[in-house]
Amino acid sequence: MIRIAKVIVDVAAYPVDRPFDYLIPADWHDLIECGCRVKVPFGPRNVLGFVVELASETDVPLDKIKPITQVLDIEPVLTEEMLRLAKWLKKQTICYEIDALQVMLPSALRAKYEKMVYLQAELEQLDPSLASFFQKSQKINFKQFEKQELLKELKQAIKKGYVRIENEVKQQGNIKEIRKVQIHVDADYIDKIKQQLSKRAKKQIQLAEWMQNHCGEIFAPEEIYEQASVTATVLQALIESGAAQFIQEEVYRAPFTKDVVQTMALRLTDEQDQALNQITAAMEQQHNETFLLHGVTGSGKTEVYLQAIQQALQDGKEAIMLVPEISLTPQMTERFRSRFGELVAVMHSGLSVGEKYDEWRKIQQGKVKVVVGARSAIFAPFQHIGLIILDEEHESTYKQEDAPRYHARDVAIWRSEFHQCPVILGSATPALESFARAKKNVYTLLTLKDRAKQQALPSVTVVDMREELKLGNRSMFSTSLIEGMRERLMRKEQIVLFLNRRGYSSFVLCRDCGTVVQCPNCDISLTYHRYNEKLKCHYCGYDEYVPQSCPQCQSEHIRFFGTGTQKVEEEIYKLFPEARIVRMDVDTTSQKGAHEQLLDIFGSGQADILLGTQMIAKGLDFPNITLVGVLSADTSLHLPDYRSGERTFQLLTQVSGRAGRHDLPGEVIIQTYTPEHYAIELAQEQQYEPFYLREMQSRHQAGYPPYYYLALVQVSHEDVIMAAEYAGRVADYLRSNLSFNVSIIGPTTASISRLNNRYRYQCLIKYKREPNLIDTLLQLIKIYRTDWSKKGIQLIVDLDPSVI
Ligand SMILES: Nc1ncnc2c1ncn2[C@@H]1O[C@H](COP(=O)(O)OP(=O)(O)OP(=O)(O)O)[C@@H](O)[C@H]1O
Ligand SMILES: [Zn+2]
Ligand SMILES: [Zn+2]
Repeated sequence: MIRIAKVIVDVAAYPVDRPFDYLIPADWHDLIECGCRVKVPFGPRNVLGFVVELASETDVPLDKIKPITQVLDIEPVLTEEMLRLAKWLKKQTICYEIDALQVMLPSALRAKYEKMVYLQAELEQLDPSLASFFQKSQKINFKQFEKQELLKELKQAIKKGYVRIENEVKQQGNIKEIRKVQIHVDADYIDKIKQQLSKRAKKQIQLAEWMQNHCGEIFAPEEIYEQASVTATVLQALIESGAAQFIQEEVYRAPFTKDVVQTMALRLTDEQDQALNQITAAMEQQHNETFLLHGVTGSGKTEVYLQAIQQALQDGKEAIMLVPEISLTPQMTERFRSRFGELVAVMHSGLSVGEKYDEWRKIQQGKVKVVVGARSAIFAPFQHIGLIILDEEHESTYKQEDAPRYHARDVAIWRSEFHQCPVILGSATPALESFARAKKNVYTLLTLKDRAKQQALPSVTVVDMREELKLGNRSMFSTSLIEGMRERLMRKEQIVLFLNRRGYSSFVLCRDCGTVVQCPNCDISLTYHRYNEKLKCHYCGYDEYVPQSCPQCQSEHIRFFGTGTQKVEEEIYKLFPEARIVRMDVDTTSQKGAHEQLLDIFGSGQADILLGTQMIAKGLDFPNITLVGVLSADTSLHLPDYRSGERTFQLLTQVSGRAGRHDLPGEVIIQTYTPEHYAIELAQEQQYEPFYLREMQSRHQAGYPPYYYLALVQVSHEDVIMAAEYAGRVADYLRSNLSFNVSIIGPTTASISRLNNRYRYQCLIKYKREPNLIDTLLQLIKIYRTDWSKKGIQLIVDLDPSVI
């Protein structure tokens, strides 16, 4: 009988995206499973591929079909669920299936690594052909077995648990191991050794007796020194005599640096209790219900998550807890670790490749039950998920901006259907789409109207900075903010100052000719970094030293302009020389662990003012903060994003919510040049629903989501004429293939019209119902892949664009 593997190959430029058939050599029949990675010949090369299906027949003539050349995994790295999910992602986001498969794996599995086989049992238990390898060492390179064609035997041994396989990332450090001591399993054997000892070796006899009471157990050497009160030499002597042996035990690199204190479930408020009951009811009925947990800041949403997860664990299930990258503060992860201890894995971009891989493996091997992580943790390889939570569900970081352009919320809902479990979307300021769905009963709305300890929401004042200027105040602080700060400093309470830097950065400007120093590769101004006097492009990474004179007119009146956090810090020192300030921005937090240290300093009361950007807007829960100042509310209002009003409202509400969360009452001062904008007016009221209604109205008028769907097709090329021409072809193609109900805007230049030396044009598609859309886009992509790509065009399709 022939055996065929259908393989998705890693050639993402190929016009057709489908599995290809390969012959499984007879020797590997029992070896290869779905979800394993293999190497297969494709054209002149050998490429990586994923086995997605096994079959016993093929349409390819048998003399043409090529065999698989190499087996990379003899245990699948992807489950059946993941293979299905990849198919769905491919359709949902229009991406190559290979991209969807790769995104689910930790990057360590994509990097260069060495596969090692570890002995897990007694040598005698192994098949003799394998045993010979392990005479000298506990771990052997997989390649050795491959060379000797012993993969079948190896797989048997894995099934029996005699050996295990680990991938060791080459560059990023290997699996960490520590040396431990295992006492011999047989007490009589130890006794025999004891008899042979010299009567004068009292310490050795003492240790041998101790060992007889601990047969087969494993200890760290230090534990033995202590418990048996012997020295290292004594232990060494007994190990040499065979009463015990050294073994290597794997330790996971610990991404946690601090110990935590165990916390218990709090007594819930009535509102929390009601919310929790509905969620646990869905868990009990194994119902894939999606809840929108809408709770004001400080209402105790996190406590609801914790107790719902607890329930999932009690049912023997696992839970995924997603948080936006920026709110993966140590404070947040600590709350989960203090409740669930070692059962928690954490995944975020601050971990090294090796650490991420370790966390992933703990999940895959079932050693942990809860993962707290950013977007990609939605692919955690749990197999019995009982609950999925997205905190701050409105956050834009849940959408990936590279292929596959997926939204974690959609993946969460897909997985909840697969596992028949509920999803909680939580926020104080839900995404408009989510709230609209809750109103239509697509999601179940759960509401927490009050703060958990019944504190009032902080009082919010909006200050018109134009008026301040008229009154002669040219500083970046309004009179009322200065007063508020003075008071807090006197009372030894804490202050948070928030600099809204979305779409805004400090740049270098020539006062004489108005030139702003631009990135040579991108159509965007360079950002000034004071600590190294450099200008940097945040899109392509280009950097240069600040020029001494204007590159256009040679004037020397060229200088840094705009309000960065460093500038604010200096201004505060002028006003309050005694104030102790912690500044948190990209510059001060680039070092590993810096984030945590800075928050520790502030949290422990060693600083009065926490000054920062977006990264301080969320998740912080410090009792002594009584004043929040927003220095510039407007900067996020004028971005080329139809959600800019919504984003501004969300940000202001979030940051305001940091004040007065415990016993002391909170105050918020928002400085703005456009106090009349509804996003700012309504943020002052701190009422979500009026904002929702107002924003829905303007989306309706402008024809934006949730009333219409959007799709974006973007074309780029190094040559501006080529980019424009092919964008024109895209527009023509769409207009002649889509129905009249669809409006196609463009081609227009993209909001950043040149990026990394490529000119960018785009077409925006607005539609309500267009059954033909996906097929049309797929056809367009096929034309691009077969023809346009050869001319240097790059085309991307985004079915849920945010920046337009
Ligand atoms: N039932 C409760 N009893 C007493 N204190 C509670 C209770 N629930 C939550 N808290 C406390 O109230 C504070 C706010 O709760 P939590 O941080 O969970 O709110 P949240 O809704 O997640 O906040 P945000 O969205 O603003 O980050 C925390 O200090 C928390 O320990
Ligand atoms: Zn100039
Ligand atoms: Zn650039």
